[in-house]
Amino acid sequence: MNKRTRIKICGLRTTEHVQAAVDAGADAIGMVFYAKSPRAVDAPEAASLARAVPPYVSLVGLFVNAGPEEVAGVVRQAPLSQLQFHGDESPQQCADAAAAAGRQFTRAIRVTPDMRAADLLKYEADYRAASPLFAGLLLDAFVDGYGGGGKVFDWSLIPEELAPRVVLSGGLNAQNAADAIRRVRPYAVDVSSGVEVAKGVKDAARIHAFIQAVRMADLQD
Ligand SMILES: O=C(O)c1ccccc1NCC(=O)[C@H](O)[C@H](O)COP(=O)(O)O
Repeated sequence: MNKRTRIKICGLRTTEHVQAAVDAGADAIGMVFYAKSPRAVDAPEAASLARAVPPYVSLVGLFVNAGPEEVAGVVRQAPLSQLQFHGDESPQQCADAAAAAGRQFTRAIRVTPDMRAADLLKYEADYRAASPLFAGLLLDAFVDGYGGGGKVFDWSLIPEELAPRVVLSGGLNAQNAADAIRRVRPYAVDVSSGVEVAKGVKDAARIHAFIQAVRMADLQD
């Protein structure tokens, strides 16, 4: 049976692009609640964008070093299905923010060249031990500014046993998605820069092409 790699399109901030991602078949939409990001949205904007998100498509909120009150405050205003922590949060800080918001969370790990398979497995074990709301790791490349940098990391660092549970991100696009899926076999892929025409500016055709590339790769599996 063919595998179905889940797809998250991240950093959306217009209804047109949320609609494009949904129409193309995205499983999840990501919105960035980090004021320093060129992709930032606030809670009222997210609530408005969420009207274009139909049932069974997840809406994921990204946070960088936000406390429990801030995260819970966003969740009270915008219908986030899941959280994604991208800053320097410890396992306990993620656990506390997720508990305050009452949502599952994904922990983004920015992979550096010196990390080893054992480090990634330990991250997973530590976050899992800290909270029943931990849903899994998202692996991204290390970049200044915490994320959304469009940079690929060395996929061979991902342990084979972890791959079926991870969200792979960092520099993915329609051109390298099939290679990433064939080599890593992740649970899901996540893209932001690779579906943009300029930093923070999404493009409907690129969103469509990325999702098509993932679906084609799944068929060839
Ligand atoms: O997108 C941002 O500007 C951002 C800022 C701070 C933390 C995380 C941020 N984005 C994370 C993502 O969009 C994705 O999870 C992932 O890193 C995608 O990265 P890429 O496709 O390489 O742009």
